Amino acid sequence: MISSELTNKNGHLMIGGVDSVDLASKYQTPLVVYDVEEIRNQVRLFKNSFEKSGLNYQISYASKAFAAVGIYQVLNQEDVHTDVVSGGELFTALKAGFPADKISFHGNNKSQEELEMAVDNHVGVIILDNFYEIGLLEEILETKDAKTNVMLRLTPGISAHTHKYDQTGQVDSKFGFDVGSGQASEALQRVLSNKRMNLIGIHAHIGSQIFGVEGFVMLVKKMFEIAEDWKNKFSYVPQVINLGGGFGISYNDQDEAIGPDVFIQKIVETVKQQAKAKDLALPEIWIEPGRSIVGPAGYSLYTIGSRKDVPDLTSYVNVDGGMGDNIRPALYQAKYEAVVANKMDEKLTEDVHIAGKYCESGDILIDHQKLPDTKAGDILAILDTGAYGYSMASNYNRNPRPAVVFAEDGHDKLVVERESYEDLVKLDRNYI
Ligand SMILES: Cc1ncc(COP(=O)(O)O)c(C=O)c1O
Ligand SMILES: N[C@@H](CCCC[NH3+])C(=O)O
Repeated sequence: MISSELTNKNGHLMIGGVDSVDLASKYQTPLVVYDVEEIRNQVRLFKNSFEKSGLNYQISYASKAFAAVGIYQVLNQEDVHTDVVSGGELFTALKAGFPADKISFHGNNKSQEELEMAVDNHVGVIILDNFYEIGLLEEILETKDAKTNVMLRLTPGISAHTHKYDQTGQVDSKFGFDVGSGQASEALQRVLSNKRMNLIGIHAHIGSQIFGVEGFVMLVKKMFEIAEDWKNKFSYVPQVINLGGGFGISYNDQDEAIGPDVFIQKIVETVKQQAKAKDLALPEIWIEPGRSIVGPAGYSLYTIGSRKDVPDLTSYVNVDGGMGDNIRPALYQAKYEAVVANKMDEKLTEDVHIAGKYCESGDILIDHQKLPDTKAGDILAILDTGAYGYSMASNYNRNPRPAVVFAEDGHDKLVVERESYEDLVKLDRNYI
């Protein structure tokens, strides 16, 4: 939701102290704008909650939510870690000057090249996902006469209450070593027997856009159950327990998100109880928030163009972007809210569909949105699009991807250029 202090005297939406209508005119639309202070504030909220607890912790930003040189630089300034899930994300983070030893490398099918890149660049930790990967890494380390930190990603058998595509912790998942069947302890023994791998801890991620603390409480209990079992059977005690990300945010007034502090308080409380009950030393707790760091800080600005009124039924207000820059409504039935950035003070007079420009009936960005009277040329701002919007963008219909701008303290800076038509054909080669 938009608070009134985000509207200036001209009735325009302000982002990071900058008039969004000016941004739309300066950089054109569609445009993704981040309020950088809001990103910093979210990181600090997570940090402060941990600081109060006295636990050792680490926040590792899940950069799949939004990966670009600029965001890695901001997060490095905020002194957190980051996780990457591909050679491309790793390359971008390194290019941004992000310290390699603060990078965790995830993925259920990392290639040989990606693992070599991780080893050559001395990333902080490789999070092992399956036996094939253990084999690949064993060979790479042997060939390169190298060593690396690793963690084991476990599938704890916990289903988060969220969209099916956003669940990752259930037994039937493509990620991680299954705990119940003994796969996880087999992986543990294999890694412990390899002198080139330093197993710093265990990891699990139960899903994304989670609203309740119960899943995390169950996860902490499960991780301590595993730790106790492994201490007894294999004399192994994890120094780090990584609980993944998934902290939900509010996209609309039906979403009841709880703040980072509530999640962290409950996690910390359960960790302390469990460590005491199981007589285990307090581990370092790592989390991997993605959406909650960048989601609320992002705005998608579009220019309103054509309109279709279906007599006695409904109206479509069409914008100059759509599923190519935000696939989430089409893919997950995600529900966003929008405002007209140049008419913030005007009365809402109608309820319309906000449609994109892509050649798909499913390219509807918002199913029902109350708007003031609009005309072509007005600037529509969809709120909270900072996570998994630009990062999942495509060139469908050969539409160039939008530019990305950071706004902070009344200043704006272009951090990702708009793709040009030339960019679109840059990789094409003649056949004839
Ligand atoms: C391993 C892992 N960590 C962290 C995240 C980030 O999740 P979110 O953006 O919901 O915080 C994901 C994505 O779901 C993930 O797969
Ligand atoms: N892309 C998903 C979340 C990422 C899941 C990553 N494991 C979304 O937009 O909700």
